[in-house]
Amino acid sequence: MWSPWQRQQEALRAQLATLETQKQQKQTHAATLLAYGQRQVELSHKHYQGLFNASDSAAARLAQVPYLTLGAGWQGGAWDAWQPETATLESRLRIGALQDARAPQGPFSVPLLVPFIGENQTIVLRTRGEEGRVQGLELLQSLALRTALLLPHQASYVLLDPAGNGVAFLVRKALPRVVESQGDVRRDLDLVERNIQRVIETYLDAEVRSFEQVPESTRVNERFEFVLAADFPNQYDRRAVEGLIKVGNTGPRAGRYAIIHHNADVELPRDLSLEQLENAFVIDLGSSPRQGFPLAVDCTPPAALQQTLKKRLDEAKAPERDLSFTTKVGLPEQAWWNGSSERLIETPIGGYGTDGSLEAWFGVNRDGRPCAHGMLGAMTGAGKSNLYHVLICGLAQRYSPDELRLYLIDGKDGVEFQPYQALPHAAVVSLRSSPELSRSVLKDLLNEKERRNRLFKARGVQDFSAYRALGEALPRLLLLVDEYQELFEGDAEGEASAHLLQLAQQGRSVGIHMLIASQRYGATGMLHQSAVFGNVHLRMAMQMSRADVDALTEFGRRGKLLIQTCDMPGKIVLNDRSGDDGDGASRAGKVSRLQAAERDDMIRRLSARAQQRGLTAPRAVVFDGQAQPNLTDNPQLRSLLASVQTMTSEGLEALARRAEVEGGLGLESWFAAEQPLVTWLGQEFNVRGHARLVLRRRPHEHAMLLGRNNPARSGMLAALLAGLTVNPAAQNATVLLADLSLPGTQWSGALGGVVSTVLRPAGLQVTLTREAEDVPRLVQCALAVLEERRALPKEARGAQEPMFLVLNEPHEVEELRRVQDLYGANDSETGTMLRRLLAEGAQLGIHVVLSVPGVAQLRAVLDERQGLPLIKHRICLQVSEDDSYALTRTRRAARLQLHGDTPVAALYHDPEADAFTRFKPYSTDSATSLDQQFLEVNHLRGAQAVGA
Ligand SMILES: Nc1ncnc2c1ncn2[C@@H]1O[C@H](COP(=O)(O)OP(=O)(O)OP(=O)(O)O)[C@@H](O)[C@H]1O
Repeated sequence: MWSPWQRQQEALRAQLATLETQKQQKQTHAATLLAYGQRQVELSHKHYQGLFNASDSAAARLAQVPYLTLGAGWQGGAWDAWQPETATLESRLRIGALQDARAPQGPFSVPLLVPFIGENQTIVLRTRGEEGRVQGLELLQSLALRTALLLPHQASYVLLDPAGNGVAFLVRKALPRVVESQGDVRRDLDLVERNIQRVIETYLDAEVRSFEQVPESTRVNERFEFVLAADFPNQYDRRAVEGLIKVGNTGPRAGRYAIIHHNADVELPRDLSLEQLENAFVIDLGSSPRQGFPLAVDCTPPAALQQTLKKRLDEAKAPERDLSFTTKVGLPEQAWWNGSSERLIETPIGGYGTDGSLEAWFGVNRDGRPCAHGMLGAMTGAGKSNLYHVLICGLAQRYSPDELRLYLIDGKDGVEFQPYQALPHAAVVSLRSSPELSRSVLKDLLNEKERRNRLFKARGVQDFSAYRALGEALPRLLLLVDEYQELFEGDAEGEASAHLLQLAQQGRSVGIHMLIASQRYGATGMLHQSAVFGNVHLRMAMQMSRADVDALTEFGRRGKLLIQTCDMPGKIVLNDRSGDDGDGASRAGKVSRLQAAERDDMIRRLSARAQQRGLTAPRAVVFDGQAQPNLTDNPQLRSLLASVQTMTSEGLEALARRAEVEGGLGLESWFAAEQPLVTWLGQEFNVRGHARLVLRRRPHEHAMLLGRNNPARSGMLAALLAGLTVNPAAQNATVLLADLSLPGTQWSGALGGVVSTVLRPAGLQVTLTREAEDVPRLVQCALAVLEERRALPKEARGAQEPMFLVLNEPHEVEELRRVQDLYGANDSETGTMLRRLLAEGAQLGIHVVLSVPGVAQLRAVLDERQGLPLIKHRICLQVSEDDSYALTRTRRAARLQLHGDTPVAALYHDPEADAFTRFKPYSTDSATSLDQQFLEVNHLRGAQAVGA
């Protein structure tokens, strides 16, 4: 019976409570307003007092920070001393000053301020008449510059002026970052709307309700954006007006503010009104004086001041969010190498939003989604190199070299990957790579793919993960190609495209992944582009040119809009779903920053770790397209040096006949019984190949080095001798060496160096002379050995140690020179002996090596028709056409430097395969001095000797 009364009572109570809450809210609000008003009074009071009472200097002080940005006009020199560091985020913006002409000490003024950051208001400057319009446009520009000064490195601009085609914004040049117009107001506003949506989605939530509340350390990666509309609504079509109202209503929360110059003389399209702006602060510039004070509206600052301020803005250091490698990507050392690459390799590379992590990965993820390959588009200066470093170091910390190996290929001008020569994960590091060389790496990986498929087949499995699941060891391979478009240069046969396609389609299943990078996605001359990109699941884009973004088909519309927001180094859009345009598929964020010193230190620590753990992964193949190679970078030589103390002739035979990809020498015709000796001359123009020389106990197995490039010829000869020491059969060899190169030259020490640092310490018997008159004795000595060996029974001959007679510049030896008589030239006495050695020595293990500048010098000691054919191995540097023909029966050796002087190239004719090999010879001009290299060769042997 009582219940209806009770219910009514309860309802009334609830109503009372609501009213009470409202009352309290209103009181709080009123208190805030009162406090605000009091503060304003206080400020104005101080300001007035200063102006009335103070001397000039006190007035000047008043005009300083923090009053400066808030209140100072452009005139009067107040801005001359302005520095960006003093700028603070302010909630008021000056539009002019209220002036009082009645003041006793002459006219004074009080700045008129309008709401700004944090007030979430759109500013509308309303004008009438032509004079008013001009005034409004001046003020609009003044506001543009003011916002830039209040927010150094944090402001960007969208300038709308459809009626004047941009002429309203003469201040444009002084603004730090103006978003390029798309030529259509509606489209420009579309982009702003996308950004509003992105910022809201990325940064705002129940706690952080407005962009300026985002912590500054996060916000520095973004910018405030000011949409300045001139002469609105003149020539703004209906959709543009709607767009602007929408931006005005939704933008401020996302740090996107509209400042509209409203020309009230022009009518808005029907049904549209600025009343639809929900939070506009409208100021009528032509209205009557406020509280009796007329308003003097600010004009655009003078050009000179604009320039000065812009310069200071540009020079100011940008604040940086702490997205350091250590915090975002790096792992503590005890957590290194815990990752297994069985299913995938992955690493964070940076962050997005407030605390999201951007991940790059290859393989198959936990959802069973594949990511075979990656692509990066980035213009110069966008932060591409830094991204490589973060990615490489991030992966190298997570996976041991047994889990992951890297192939790093720089473009023609690139040396970005240089520091990774020492990284234990590096399989190939190629700097300044020619297109030909880069293509050879693709080929190399295809061979590796075949090899892996054979391994899988042998174990009855289909792919990498299944093979690894059997407990087998096999690393994933990641190929990074910078400037990948160069692959297609001069590739008439389409080899690069074909290789790339095969790797793209079949690489993942064998654990081979690629990350290719360029300024833009597509490449001229590339075939099967869509088939290749169909397998590129990880798509990344940093700052790119407008035209390149427009041309992108690898991202959808939303992705492309995000890419347009990449406006400073390190900003990136990452999509690991083949460019899918769905919600959240493309993420805009920033790559962590890895400083060079930190990176180099990390490489050192990773390398030390590999050594400590005794990891035996072969050393990286290093190739520098422009430099001469280092002997010590030759992995074949290194691995043989490492085992020379324990190696037998039979062991070497097995190793020599094994395929190169299996760590052998790939010399199928190696028979220990022939006592072959291997050595090296340089590096081929591909990452694997090393120009080798094999001397066997067969007729005419002698060598001749020929060419005017003395550093290369001497370096090659010295390296050839050093390389011989890896042969077990050469451990007790005799070397008779006459070095008649000009003393004091930069290359003249090469042979002396190899003798003292490598040959003698390795136990070889060396006789070295620099005197021409000693040469006949050396030749006699060799001939005496020849006679001795000839006298031995055939079976005993094989056991004789090898002997090398090495003559550098033999034409300098008078006794060797051929003698002219009435009937022509004849061999000298010593020359005759030399010819016998050439004819009969090699079968008995006596090999002659001659080194001369040209064929003329050779002819001085040897008869071209009878002597020359006795030398089988001919190695030429660039020579004349005649010399080339005389030595190779082709013009090849005259065309070695057709593309320039560097790198120095050489040609070797392999008599076994009847093939020509073009290669880069070792030289005294290499990056690491030869002396240094010889010390390392010695050390490599010595280190092993101790361990053995
Ligand atoms: N993630 C990042 N965070 C902050 N600053 C960065 C970032 N990445 C790059 N930078 C800055 O940009 C500069 C250029 O970066 P980087 O050398 O990586 O660019 P790049 O695209 O490789 O340029 P280039 O093609 O000219 O070599 C760097 O010196 C650095 O100051």
